[in-house]
Amino acid sequence: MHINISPTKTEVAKNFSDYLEELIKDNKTTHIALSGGSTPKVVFDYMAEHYEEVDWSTVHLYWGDERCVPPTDSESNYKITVDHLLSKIDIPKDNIHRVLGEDLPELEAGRYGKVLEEELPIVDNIPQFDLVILGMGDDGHTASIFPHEIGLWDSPNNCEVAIHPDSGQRRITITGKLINNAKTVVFLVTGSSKAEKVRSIITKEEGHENYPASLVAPTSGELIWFLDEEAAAQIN
Ligand SMILES: O=C1O[C@H](COP(=O)(O)O)[C@@H](O)[C@H](O)[C@H]1O
Repeated sequence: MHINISPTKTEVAKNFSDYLEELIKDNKTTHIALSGGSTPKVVFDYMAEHYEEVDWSTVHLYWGDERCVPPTDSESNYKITVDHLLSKIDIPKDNIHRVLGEDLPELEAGRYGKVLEEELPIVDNIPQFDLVILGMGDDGHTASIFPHEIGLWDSPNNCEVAIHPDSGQRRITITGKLINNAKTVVFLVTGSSKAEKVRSIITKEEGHENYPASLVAPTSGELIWFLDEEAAAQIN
């Protein structure tokens, strides 16, 4: 596990963007699962502004989780990506593999799971992302696997339907087997509200295994935490 701590959220965006640029610059097809949440927005803005010359033609984008809403809804993780990145870069439409949040959740979870099987290389019988980008909620959830449904992590399916514990909003999420089969998993976590869970998970405190984010442990890949100083405040 690597931990990369930056002074501010903007510097997290810069450091992660530099990392991503290195990953995609060799022109090999690169399959990346994106997340929603507050930190990716800043990363997308940074990339759109500073990485105009990146060749996106070999990059394929997917979503690790999506809210079950239309793609024009402000809650949609896809819409956030369009507004902050996709509308500003030159990437072929065929490289964008969105979750159809507007469709029937159970059917869409099955359909998207098949898309992943068709598009990604299969390694150890599981589709393999080059990179899975994750956030972590204040409650320790990651992708859309929340503590009250932590059992979804071990699902035999590629994707599941999840329910937000407070709003009841339905979500589609990839499951633990896909996350841990990735070549690299990156957590982008910023802000003081995350500090306690970051400490608990990284230092493996008692009870840490109750947080879905603590189950992220790539089988043969790499795990990198990109944190700002606020999120990392309790691990120093
Ligand atoms: O609901 C979600 O939240 C998590 C964490 O987001 P943050 O705003 O607390 O950083 C995110 O990873 C996930 O993709 C999103 O759907």
